[in-house]
Amino acid sequence: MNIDGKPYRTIFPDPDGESVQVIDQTRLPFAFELKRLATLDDAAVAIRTMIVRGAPLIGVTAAYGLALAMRADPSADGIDRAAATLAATRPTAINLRWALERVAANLRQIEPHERFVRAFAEAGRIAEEDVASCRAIGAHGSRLIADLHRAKGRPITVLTHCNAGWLATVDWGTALAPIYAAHEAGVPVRVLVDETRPRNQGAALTAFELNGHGVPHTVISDNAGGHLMQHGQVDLCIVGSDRTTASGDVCNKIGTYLKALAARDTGVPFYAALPFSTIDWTLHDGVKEIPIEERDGREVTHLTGRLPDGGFATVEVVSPGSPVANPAFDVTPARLVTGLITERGVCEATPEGLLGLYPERRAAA
Ligand SMILES: CSC[C@@H](O)[C@@H](O)C(=O)COP(=O)(O)O
Repeated sequence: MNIDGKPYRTIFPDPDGESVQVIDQTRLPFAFELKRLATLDDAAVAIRTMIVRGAPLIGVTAAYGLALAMRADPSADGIDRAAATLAATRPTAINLRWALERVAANLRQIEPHERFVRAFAEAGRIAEEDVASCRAIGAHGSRLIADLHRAKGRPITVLTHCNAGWLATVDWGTALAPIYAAHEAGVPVRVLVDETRPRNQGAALTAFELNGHGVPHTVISDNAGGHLMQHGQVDLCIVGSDRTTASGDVCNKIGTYLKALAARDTGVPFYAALPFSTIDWTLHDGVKEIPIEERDGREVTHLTGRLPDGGFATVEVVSPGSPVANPAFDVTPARLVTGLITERGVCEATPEGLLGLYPERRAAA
């Protein structure tokens, strides 16, 4: 997607052919900076510190990280050690493990001296597939928005949580892809953007993206969504997913579950948009089984922002000494999800719904 009229992806090979460039998302929306990742450590740090974030993008970054590790140590132990280091960076998004397993399985079949080139190419293929998946999610999801527009005869308001836009993927996004596709097709659509405390991915990243593409939007505090739904100001919710169980439970940024509850109470359709790489076919009960990342309490106690003089400052906002907790994700049970928007189409959030779109999984199920 575009930044100042120039098309970018969130991650792309450096012209040197031996490293990758990423957009440093810790600097957005106030500064646009690229960062070069040349080693396993660079990739692990980028994922852990959220220079890159969003389930599909951390999967692709991990794949490139494993490739970069092969330059230093292409042995079988090297594969295992690098995969373990990368897998430990963030526990919730399944794309990370999925991408590492795919690249590692590929590497084990070839000689060590071939491993860097093969892994780098495989990471590139994963990135291309992600772009294609997100584009298809956009096409399928935009039909939902267009149908609602036809039925209601007025512009459609979509509420979204966190950032599941192109910055969370390689391009296009998941939850925002249908909005971009509808906007480009001339369907009048506006977005209510949850700020998404504690890290403010909505206020900082989703708003930045939508600004860049001229999509009308309004940033709201995290607590406003339920009220706006009660007053008929939300037509549809679309969120992303970091891990989706085989039964259709959706794990996404903390606070998503509360939006789904409010949506159910007020009759607002609630969709999750996700590529196949986000589905964990081994899990059936998201609340019990999905590991939830617990992040540093400092994200709750402190806020960083821009000062009037253009400088940056971090300020404390919690009564000093109070204990804090910072679970980063929650699970929305399938019963609260109207449907799943995938690259293969839209399905019910049920085992049958998912298997209908992915019949090749029937044997394993
Ligand atoms: C397309 S992305 C889906 C999710 O990864 C997204 O909604 C989200 O929760 C991102 O969390 P983050 O902690 O910023 O990586």
